[in-house]
Order: sequence, then structure tokens, then C-alpha cells
Amino acid sequence: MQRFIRNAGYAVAGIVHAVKTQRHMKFHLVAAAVAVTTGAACQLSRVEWIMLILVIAMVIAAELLNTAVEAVVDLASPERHPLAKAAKDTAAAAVLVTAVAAAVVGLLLFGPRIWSVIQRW
Ligand SMILES: Nc1ncnc2c1ncn2[C@@H]1O[C@H](COP(=O)(O)OP(=O)(O)OP(=O)(O)O)[C@@H](O)[C@H]1O
Repeated sequence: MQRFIRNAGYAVAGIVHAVKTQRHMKFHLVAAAVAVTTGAACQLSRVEWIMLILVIAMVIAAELLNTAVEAVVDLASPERHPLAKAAKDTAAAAVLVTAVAAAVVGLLLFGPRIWSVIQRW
């Protein structure tokens, strides 16, 4: 149990590091807060909540892994190198893929609801 708590502490330190150093992480967290607030206002169904939580977790996990890749690359290759570039660009691409998927899910979940509110005005 003590070991679990210690490891959870390391994980929290990793999250704090990413939030402090990655401007994209701050953006993802704000976007997630807006999505959750809008979801509560729209009274999403159980399945819709599951989808929303999964895409939010996906984006944040991808950004955390991207932060880890950046740190390892900077440590291993402070000088410019094609492989360092490939590693960083590929990790950034993983974040982009999850962010686009999250945007599409957000559009499918909230688009029709927001559209019907606009039409009623
Ligand atoms: N050591 C390197 N060798 C070759 N290219 C690099 C190297 N470091 C960074 N790059 C290139 O610069 C881009 C930006 O890298 P950087 O480490 O500044 O990340 P970033 O996207 O600005 O991250 P953040 O702003 O979140 O800290 C990389 O995607 C890569 O194309």
C-alpha cells in the first residue's frame, strides 16, 4: 500500500511537471473543463459521458507521453539530430491525432444540441 502511494506521488509529480512546463497541457485542461461543464449542462447520457471521459483521458495521456519523449530526447540529444527530430515530431503527431479525435467527438456530442438551442432563439 505504501509503495502504491509512493508511486502515485511520482505520477502526480509528472502531471504537475507537464502542467507547469507544457503550454499545450494547460490548453487541454481548460478544454476538458469546458467540455465537462457543457456535458453537465447538456445532461449527457451514461454512454456519452463514457465517450467524453475516454477522449479527454486519451488527449491528456498523449500529452504526458509527449512531455516524457521531449525530456528524454533533450537529455539524450541536446544537439540537433534527425532521429531526435523524428522522435519529437512523432510524439507531437500522437497528440495531434488524439486532439482531432476529441474535437470530432465533441462536435458530434455537442454540435446538434448547440444547433437546436441556436434554432430556438
Ligand atoms: N534535438 C533536436 N534535433 C532535431 N530537431 C529538434 C530537436 N529538438 C527539437 N527539434 C525540432 O523542433 C520541434 C520543437 O521541439 P521542442 O522541443 O521545442 O518542442 P515544442 O513542440 O516546442 O514543445 P513545447 O513548446 O511543448 O515545449 C520538434 O518537433 C523537432 O522538429
